Amino acid sequence: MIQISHLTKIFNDKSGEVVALHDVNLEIGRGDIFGIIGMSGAGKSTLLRCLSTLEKPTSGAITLDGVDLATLTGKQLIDTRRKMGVVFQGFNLLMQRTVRQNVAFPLALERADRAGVNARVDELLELVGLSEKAESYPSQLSGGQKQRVAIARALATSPEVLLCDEPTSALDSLTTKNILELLHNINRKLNVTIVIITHEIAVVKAICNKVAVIDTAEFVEWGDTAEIFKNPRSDMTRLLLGYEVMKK
Ligand SMILES: Nc1ncnc2c1ncn2[C@@H]1O[C@H](COP(=O)(O)OP(=O)(O)OP(=O)(O)O)[C@@H](O)[C@H]1O
Repeated sequence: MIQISHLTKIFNDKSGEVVALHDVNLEIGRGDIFGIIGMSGAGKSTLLRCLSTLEKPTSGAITLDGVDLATLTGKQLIDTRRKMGVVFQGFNLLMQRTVRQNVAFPLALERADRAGVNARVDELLELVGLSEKAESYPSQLSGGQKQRVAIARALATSPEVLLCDEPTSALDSLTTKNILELLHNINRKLNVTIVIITHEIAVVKAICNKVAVIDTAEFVEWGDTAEIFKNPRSDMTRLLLGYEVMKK
């Protein structure tokens, strides 16, 4: 469903060119829970920003169901963005709005009728297990509850893909486990394809059926999680798995 072909992203800053992604190729299938793992600065967030159309590739292409994202403008771009929900590490909630208002936010343009929006929000809050917090403000919630609100909001427009940027790295291990279970349930119940950016091998092991390992702007290994972790070929995968890696 998502095809990344020869994707390169170069930033120009004061110190010169930074190659954040170099000739990246990847296929993400419908229904996958796809983990993208790598060290800090490897290019993970840049890839997610390119996938969510927040960043334009320098060269190469990303297609969603055969449509090149770079060719989209106006209504087509808005419609495609609605097919992709994004969940961030820092939750990105509107602090002055209630949980209900946060989840309703993406629906404001779509549905004029208040009753319809409220019914949809109730459904989403039930899905993430937060029905009783609808009238609370984000400051009254725990980190895990805030992330549940962010997930409900990302699902409001019934996206086909959920892009998650380090969704659990601000959370303790038990809360991480609960959030990963929730993402797994959403994948199964709603058949939403999930892409998770992470630096934590435990996250990939817990829920990803596919994984790609990124090392300084390039993918070094990708495929079925179980196979790759059983027989890692790249030094970066071995390092992430906690193996001793010989210096060359
Ligand atoms: N807007 C920008 N301008 C210049 N360089 C950038 C910009 N955004 C990212 N970079 C650089 O691109 C490289 C990849 O950054 P990116 O944020 O994608 O890495 P990451 O793997 O997500 O790291 P982390 O896990 O620490 O968030 C880094 O060298 C970073 O400094």
